[in-house]
Amino acid sequence: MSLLSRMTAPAAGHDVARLVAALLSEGAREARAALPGRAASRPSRVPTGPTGLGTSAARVTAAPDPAASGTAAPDSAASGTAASDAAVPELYCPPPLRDDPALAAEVNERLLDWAAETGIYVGRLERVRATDFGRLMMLAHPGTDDPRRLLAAARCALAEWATDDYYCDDETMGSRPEVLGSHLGLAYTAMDPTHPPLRYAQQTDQGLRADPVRVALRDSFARLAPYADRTQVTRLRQEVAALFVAYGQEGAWRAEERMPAVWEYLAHRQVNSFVPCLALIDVVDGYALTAAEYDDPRVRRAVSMAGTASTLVNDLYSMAKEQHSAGLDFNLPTVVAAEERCSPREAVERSVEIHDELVRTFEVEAAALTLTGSPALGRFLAGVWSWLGGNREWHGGSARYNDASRA
Ligand SMILES: CC(C)=CCC/C(C)=C(\C)COP(=O)(O)OP(=O)(O)O
Repeated sequence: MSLLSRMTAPAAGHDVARLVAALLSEGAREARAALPGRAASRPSRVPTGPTGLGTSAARVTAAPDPAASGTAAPDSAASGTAASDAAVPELYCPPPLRDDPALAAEVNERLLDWAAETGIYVGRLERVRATDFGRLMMLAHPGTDDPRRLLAAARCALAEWATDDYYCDDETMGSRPEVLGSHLGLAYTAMDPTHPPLRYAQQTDQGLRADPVRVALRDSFARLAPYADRTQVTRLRQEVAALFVAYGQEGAWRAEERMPAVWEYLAHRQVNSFVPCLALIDVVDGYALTAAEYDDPRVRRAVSMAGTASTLVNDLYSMAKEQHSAGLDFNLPTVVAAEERCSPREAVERSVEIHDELVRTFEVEAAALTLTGSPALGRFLAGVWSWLGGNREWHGGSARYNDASRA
């Protein structure tokens, strides 16, 4: 049975399906060509197929490719030895396109220096080091070998993570639902400066410097500027502002001690998601997707689905960590189990099905958009696909999710 005929996602017409299959086959060849030791910085098209042992039958078959023999991408499921890998069933997800530990370490160390400068995670920097955001950037952005560009994206991600940890869901770092709104309101002004009357300028500036999360957010945007044009910065700010709205939504559930419905949680997880990371794919790789293409509803749909899927990966891998949390924590399996009154294992399986449907739909729709859109759009969507693979690989190995004592 071919991959396309297995899909539970909204079906494409036969003509589109044939185009997609052809495109993905080409993508598979290009992805292999981009493996370490080959033309690594060449943009790849959307590759295809799930990872892991026993999944080859589910892959779209490409014509035999002599270049493929004897070289395999780091196979996420096969290589995953971490504890969380054992608990998370196999996901429909591409493999990471490269593994370059030296590059990851360089980005991680520079990120640690920057975190120390800003004051975020003071006293917890060893945990941040072990979390290894440098590795996430290296795995998820295989389109560049430039540590400065990876670092620019890493700073933004760490500042967004710090906002979550400090303000939203880590009581040991001071998060409290009753002050979440006031914290997020000021955090927004770190990305989009206010223009106070002169007599309040000094206080406003002091206020921004008084809190390490605000410092980190402001500095991460400032240091992104050399790599991003104005539309790309505006795009990121818009995505992070939406992220903050969803942080507030989660805080409200916590304050109410209410478990959301599954549909409501999924709507939330599309926004409280890694979309801000996806928004930087072209910046990191050194080209610009136009605002018109980024905002095209068809592109937005595909990217949003990928964003949700990548965040459901986080939900699946962070379940163990969240069990240790003092407050109410939300992840899809927990929400599914509450609504469907099923066992945790069944809830995990249903969550995996939801994840897989989103990835498959992204795969088909991104391939069709690649055919009809600009070269930059094709490159961007291939970048999203690579990001999915790197993200899963990182979650499977990061100490943040694989060592509860570090959480
Ligand atoms: C990098 C980025 C955009 C982060 C913001 C959103 C975020 C922290 C997640 C999507 C991860 O979700 P969660 O709050 O569950 O994170 P942890 O499991 O605590 O890492």
